[in-house]
Amino acid sequence: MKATQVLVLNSGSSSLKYQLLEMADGSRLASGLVERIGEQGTGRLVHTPAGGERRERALSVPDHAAALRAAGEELAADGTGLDSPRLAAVGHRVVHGGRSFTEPTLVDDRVLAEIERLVPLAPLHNPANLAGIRTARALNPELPQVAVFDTAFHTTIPDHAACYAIDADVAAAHRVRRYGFHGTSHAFVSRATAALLDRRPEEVNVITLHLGNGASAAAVAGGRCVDTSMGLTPLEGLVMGTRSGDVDPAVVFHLHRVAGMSVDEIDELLNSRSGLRGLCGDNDMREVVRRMDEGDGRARLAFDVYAHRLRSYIGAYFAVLGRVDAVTFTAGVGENASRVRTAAVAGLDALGPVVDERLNTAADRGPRLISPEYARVAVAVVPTDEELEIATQAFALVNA
Ligand SMILES: Nc1ncnc2c1ncn2[C@@H]1O[C@H](COP(=O)(O)OP(=O)(O)O)[C@@H](O)[C@H]1O
Ligand SMILES: CC(=O)OP(=O)(O)O
Ligand SMILES: [Mg+2]
Repeated sequence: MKATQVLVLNSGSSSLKYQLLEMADGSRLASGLVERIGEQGTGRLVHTPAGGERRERALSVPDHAAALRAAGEELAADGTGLDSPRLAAVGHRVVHGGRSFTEPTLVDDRVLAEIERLVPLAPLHNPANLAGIRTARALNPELPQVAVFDTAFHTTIPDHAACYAIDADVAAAHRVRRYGFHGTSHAFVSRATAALLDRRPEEVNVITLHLGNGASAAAVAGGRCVDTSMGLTPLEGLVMGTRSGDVDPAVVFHLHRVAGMSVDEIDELLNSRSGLRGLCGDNDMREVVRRMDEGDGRARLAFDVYAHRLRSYIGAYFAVLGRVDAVTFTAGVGENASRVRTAAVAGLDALGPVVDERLNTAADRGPRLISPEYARVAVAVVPTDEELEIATQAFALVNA
């Protein structure tokens, strides 16, 4: 039997998303989500086999290993467990690959050690990714495990955009530079935008806006990334659900010296109690918009800060790219929140992007243009599919 299936694991800080894909036709055989990993007894698993009944159950998931074992049981119940002879590989999303990994990589002990070494640069993400790889390996040691890095697509960013203006020796000694994240999504979405415009990726310049829990913008010139808003870690740039994005670095010194907060406390503040949640108490954009519409001033301010930052980055990337063919929205907020899209390009008419509100608020789901015919710069919504992209890259590698 030819092995043509790939299981993709996307381990986030507190969740595990997985998909089983049939690479012969790109179809989805199963998908699932384990949520609230590490939280006391409130875990939840949702598993959906293609064409089958969605199964949901509460369970205790102390860590990522337990989450993957539970997912493995669900897959096994459908006859597609990790020991299935049809499985060609497991593809893992790994958030931080530093400068070591620019391509999808077959995991061995050396690769694991390098991902481990990068943990201090992505403390919320790399440990979860490592746990996923180690558990999958333990469940089936024979199966190739392929790591696909969020940072890989950004390795083409030129030094003038990747270097921070700090002491060059200190930066080099401690590998301080812009790495960028969500690369798999920016790559997928910028290519899909070219297709939507009926052009080849090499011909178009696109600003991609990945707005999920984490959020980042990228400037993509002819298929190559030339700038992005996340930096050394996934904390820099846009306002996110719980992360601050850009702040004056002196905020850290100030909170340490004047408010007496420790570095760890400030880290937790900026990563987990900031962004939309910090500004108004809610990190879910649906709640923010709902409250704003009820006249809640804090929610209004949170939305406005979010939109203002987004607009600033779009404007900056017009300057970086020179010529822009499209501005593309993706991920949970970008794909669903029409209000965010409207606010993000409001007032940018002089630069070219315009939103047609009828198209923007239509109930369509697939890749689509939401700008009027006459717009000099297209505005697009493209659902991201990091899992399909990871599976495609992993399958290509094991068949090479
Ligand atoms: N209909 C919607 N309107 C506004 N925001 C939405 C909607 N659906 C989802 N979201 C937002 O999308 C976010 C999750 O995006 P997603 O891309 O799934 O995140 P991640 O992959 O980073 O976990 C949620 O926090 C929520 O704020
Ligand atoms: C890198 C990053 O921020 O990822 P996520 O959006 O999945 O948290
Ligand atoms: Mg995501």
